[in-house]
Amino acid sequence: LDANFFFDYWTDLFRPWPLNPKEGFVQDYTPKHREEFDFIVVGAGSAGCVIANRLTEVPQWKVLLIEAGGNENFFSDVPIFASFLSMTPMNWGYTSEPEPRACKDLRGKVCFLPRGKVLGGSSVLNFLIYQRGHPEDYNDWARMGNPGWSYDDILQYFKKSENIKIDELKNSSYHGRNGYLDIDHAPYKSPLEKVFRKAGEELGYERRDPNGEHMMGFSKPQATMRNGRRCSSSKAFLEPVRFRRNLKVTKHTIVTKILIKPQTKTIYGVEFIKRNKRYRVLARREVILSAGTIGSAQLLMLSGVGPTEHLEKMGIRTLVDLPVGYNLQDHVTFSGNAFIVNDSRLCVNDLTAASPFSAASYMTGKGPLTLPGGAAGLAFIRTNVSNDSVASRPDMELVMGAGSLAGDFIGILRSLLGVTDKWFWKVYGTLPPKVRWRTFSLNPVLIRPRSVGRLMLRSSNFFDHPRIQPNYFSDLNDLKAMVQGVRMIENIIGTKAFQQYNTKLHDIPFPGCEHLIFDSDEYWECAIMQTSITLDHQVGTCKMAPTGDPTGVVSPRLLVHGVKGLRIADASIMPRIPASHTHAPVVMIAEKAADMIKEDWGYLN
Ligand SMILES: Cc1cc2nc3c(=O)[nH]c(=O)nc-3n(C[C@H](O)[C@H](O)[C@H](O)COP(=O)(O)OP(=O)(O)OC[C@H]3O[C@@H](n4cnc5c(N)ncnc54)[C@H](O)[C@@H]3O)c2cc1C
Repeated sequence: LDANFFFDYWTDLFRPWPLNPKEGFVQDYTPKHREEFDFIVVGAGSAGCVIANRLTEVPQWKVLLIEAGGNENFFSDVPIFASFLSMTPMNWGYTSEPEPRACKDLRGKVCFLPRGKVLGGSSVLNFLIYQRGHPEDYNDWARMGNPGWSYDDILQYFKKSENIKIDELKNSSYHGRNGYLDIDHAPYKSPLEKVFRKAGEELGYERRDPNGEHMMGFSKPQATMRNGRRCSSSKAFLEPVRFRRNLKVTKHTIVTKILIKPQTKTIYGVEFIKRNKRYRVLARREVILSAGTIGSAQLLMLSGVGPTEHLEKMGIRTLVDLPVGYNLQDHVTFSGNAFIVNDSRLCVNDLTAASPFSAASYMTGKGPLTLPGGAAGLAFIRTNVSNDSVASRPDMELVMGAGSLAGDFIGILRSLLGVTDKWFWKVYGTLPPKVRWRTFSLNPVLIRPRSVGRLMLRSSNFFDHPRIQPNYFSDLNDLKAMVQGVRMIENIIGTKAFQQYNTKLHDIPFPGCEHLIFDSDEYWECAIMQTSITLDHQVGTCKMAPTGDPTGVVSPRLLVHGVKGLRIADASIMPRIPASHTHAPVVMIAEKAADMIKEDWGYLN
């Protein structure tokens, strides 16, 4: 019996009855040693599930999808529990190296970098927010020498994957209606939503579809959601095709190496470990790496594809010298602040989430538990430190949470963010519990960062987590932009809409910044560096760039330069991080990758 059988059963039990035939348990398959497949896909995350689905549309192609984790479960379906999942074995549990300008006062003085280890990958841990970015993000990719990646080229793939459920957007030319991935608003209407929207209007911002014609403005988050439950990549793309005979899925299986013939630099399979046994499986056509920004870069380097100097230090023979691991980019946020209102009915903190009333309404697909990661509003704005020549592209996102860190009675949010109990009690301990209950958050997210990091191996052993240096705020303009984000939030809080609830910032200074004048720019710079937190959007370690560009790892057709039969399709290929959350762009990349594979093997013209 699969060790996860118990949770599989629960998942089906708590999904709406009668069960949607598109959803259900994906059978585990253990390949035979040296079994052959046409395609081997490594990683069943946001991208891998899409690739496996699209490739098995060709009946004569036999596809193996390999995933290190197991199944989703009842808890991972609940949108507001997103932060809880990072405390479970569904998270690989990576952390950064100590950062000079970030995460300075978090647990272990490092940044927590959760990544999904489960069917669906990080789309199971994520906060469900569906954002595509600005058209110029993709035009930039094309301008960097990557034909086929301009916005006009890729919009069709966003639409192909999407099944838009939001009534007012069903006729929009920017949205798709026939895809696998359900996009919806949370059915729960937080009372803060209206206040936020009105505040935006007071400041001259319109309510917008940020995935439509104009990105800048205020909106209710669009989410990867079906009937108030998470619609992960696995639920969307894998479960509906789980009975295809040409698709095999092996779970709890860790790929440790890609097999490459040293003379011809041609791949012939992968090596993996399942239940303590080592296997090799063989690929007749291609191996597709969809192991994510951390996993794909790590596997490439362990297999001899990476920067020679670094691989030599790790005792690994270089087969192809490529700049793997460079170009790491991420979105960083600052979520330590809490805003106090005079009416607890406006907010959703963790005791509300834990109440039986919330649970009962969730069972009907409604209620506060359906808020995507607790988010009730988004705003895309431009700060005055942006030097972007594209005037319509924002450099800052503001995410309004219906609750706040101050209301984290149980400690789940603290664990996700890496905030220490000592810090928590010092900053929020003075607030009586009934006040903490009526708090919410409004966090700035740096969506056009200039700082770039790097990922390196720690050793030649797969099980040693890589060294990850995000280098947040290494470019000081990033820190300045974040302070501008805080100022913008202060403007929002100062509007009539928020002041009718006497909204005010909790003003106990953060430990380590008490010596600075509260609310000065220097104070906020300090506070941001103490408790900066990633939005978990790491991208770019296997950068897409044309042949001849020394920074490139994969070609615009996503083939690894200098290796035959190896493609990468996941967040790692992004040459520049889009001004958006990253799941939707990854799904788009995977849809396009699948079409390119079909074209290259003569199944699509
Ligand atoms: C906590 C959190 C919150 C986020 N919130 C949002 C959000 O609200 N909106 C949004 O758009 N994005 C969000 N993101 C980011 C988004 O989910 C990711 O960018 C996206 O899922 C990355 O997709 P991927 O396919 O590149 O990698 P992943 O989805 O991480 O998939 C990689 C898969 O490969 C598997 N794998 C890795 N190595 C191996 C190996 N050696 N052997 C076998 N399997 C392996 C992993 O287990 C995993 O399943 C969030 C991410 C996290 C972690």
